[in-house]
Amino acid sequence: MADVRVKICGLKTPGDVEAAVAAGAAYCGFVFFPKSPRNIPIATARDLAVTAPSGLAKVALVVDADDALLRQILAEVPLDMLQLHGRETPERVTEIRARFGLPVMKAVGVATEDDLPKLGLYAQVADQLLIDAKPPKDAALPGGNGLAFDWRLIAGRRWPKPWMLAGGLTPENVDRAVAMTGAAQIDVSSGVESAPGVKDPARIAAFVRAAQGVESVPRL
Ligand SMILES: O=C(O)c1ccccc1N[C@@H]1O[C@H](COP(=O)(O)O)[C@@H](O)[C@H]1O
Repeated sequence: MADVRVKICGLKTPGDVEAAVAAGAAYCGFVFFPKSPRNIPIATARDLAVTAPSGLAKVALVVDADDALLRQILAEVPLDMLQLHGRETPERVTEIRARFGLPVMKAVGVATEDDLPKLGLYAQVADQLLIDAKPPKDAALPGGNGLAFDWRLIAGRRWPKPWMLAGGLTPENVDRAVAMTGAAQIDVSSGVESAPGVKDPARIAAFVRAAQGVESVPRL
């Protein structure tokens, strides 16, 4: 069985946290982006984070957040990592790492081969990479769109930092995604929902089972 660490993103209720823990997720994500159906108030994230087990890493997802918002989130929510899912430059990633003292995972959108150099660039400044599908030009959200990219683009490639695969993953396709890319970490949001922003415990369980059920993973 493959040792794949799973992040369930966009948790909003104690039941969502329970489902992620019961399924064996390694990370959970709280979304702080008002346009998202998964957005939650900082106080809700705090309540979820303080009651979740310490073994579940808590990640705050922000989009081009300024220092004031980051400071507010960090003052209230016990966190293990920041996920930057906007147009943050490498300089801004460096600044946030230095200023806030938490590991930073930078999301990079991939649609074609031309997007791959950005992964190398951000690998120099972030603690982790999140390799996601590039959102469509007219998308309201920079992620969480249930859109996959062509996994062959990253098959066999490696970066000097840990990385997570995301974008359009579901219980039905995650085994192929892991087998094809060799991902050791996987992130999902809309693929384990019954409606936008509504997590489905059965799909969360099926997702983690499928991600970890892959027999052999090509890790170079
Ligand atoms: O989940 C959201 O609502 C969201 C909002 C803004 C930026 C990113 C968001 N989610 C992240 O997007 C990817 C892919 O999600 P999906 O599985 O395709 O729905 C994932 O990393 C989420 O953390």
